[in-house]
Amino acid sequence: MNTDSIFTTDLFLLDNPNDLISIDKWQKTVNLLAELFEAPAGFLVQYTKEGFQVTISSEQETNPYPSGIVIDPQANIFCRKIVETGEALYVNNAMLDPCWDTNPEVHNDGFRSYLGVPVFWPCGSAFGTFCVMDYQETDYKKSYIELITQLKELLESDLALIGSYAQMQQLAITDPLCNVNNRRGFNILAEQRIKLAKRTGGLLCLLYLDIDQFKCVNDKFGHGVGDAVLQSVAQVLSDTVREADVVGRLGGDEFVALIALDNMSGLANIKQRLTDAFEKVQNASSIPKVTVSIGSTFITESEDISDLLDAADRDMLDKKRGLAR
Ligand SMILES: Nc1nc2c(ncn2[C@@H]2O[C@H](COP(=O)(O)OP(=O)(O)OP(=O)(O)O)[C@@H](O)[C@H]2O)c(=O)[nH]1
Repeated sequence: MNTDSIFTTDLFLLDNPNDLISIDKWQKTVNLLAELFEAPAGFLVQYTKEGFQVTISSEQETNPYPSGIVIDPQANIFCRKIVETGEALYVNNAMLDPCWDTNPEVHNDGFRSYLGVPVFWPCGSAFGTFCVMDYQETDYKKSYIELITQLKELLESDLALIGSYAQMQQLAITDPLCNVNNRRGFNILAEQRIKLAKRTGGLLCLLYLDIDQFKCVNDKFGHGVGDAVLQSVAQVLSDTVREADVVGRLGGDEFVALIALDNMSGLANIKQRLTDAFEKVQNASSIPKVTVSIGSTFITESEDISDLLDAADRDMLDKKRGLAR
């Protein structure tokens, strides 16, 4: 599973704190780094499109950059080089290399030496850097690079924890066969969407879909083919509604979608689009042809999600009986 899609790596952690991260522990690690290197400044820096944010800054009077400051993403700072290359960087005397002529850390703040290593999110994308800076030229031994690498692995293990937790949360709300929300996930997301629509006055409609005579598909072609039919229904439903709409599989051959509509007459249109899309996909593939009964209900102020599901289910059953007649 791609953790990139599960948790956000493009927002600053300081602005979006995560309960799994102990900033206190990270602070101690950065302080320890500066102490072990006898350096006047040590940092954990996060990179996003917005720039480089000092997430943690060693607590020393000699350190000019406090936690929270954001440096322009285009600035020619040492950390930028690490994010661009994905590799450790050791500059023992920046005055000797013209590539740092425009580095504000060197020319505005007087730093001469930098040692930093890349820090990665569990998905492999760059979180940022873990680094020390010194106002004097340095001559760090190889073992120092091993030391900073060991310390940054402590930070990465916390980032991995965020990844595993997000992955577990995702698994708990996802239907493994059809890769859409399961009942729990659908209810959580639908409730959020309904609350939002009540505040903004948007029109929402709940669709309830049930495959007709699905048992016969299993009986005639086997469960593997039945599974493929379920997957294709989930795919068509997800592809037909908007990305912001919520799709779920309640279980068996029952699917739901909470969709935003511009007006009530849009409902007939979306049902027709769904019916056409199911037919088109089935004509183009080798899976058995099935029809789908679609019930619906508009969202009203008073009802909760289980009442709404009941109402849409009843409407679907009415449609199915009409179909049987
Ligand atoms: N292949 C497959 N079948 C499933 C799965 N979950 C439930 N089913 C089957 O889906 C069928 C649903 O049958 P019913 O609820 O009787 O519905 P139906 O045959 O579609 O009949 P109507 O709803 O009246 O049209 C049952 O045979 C279940 O065994 C699954 O994950 N995979």
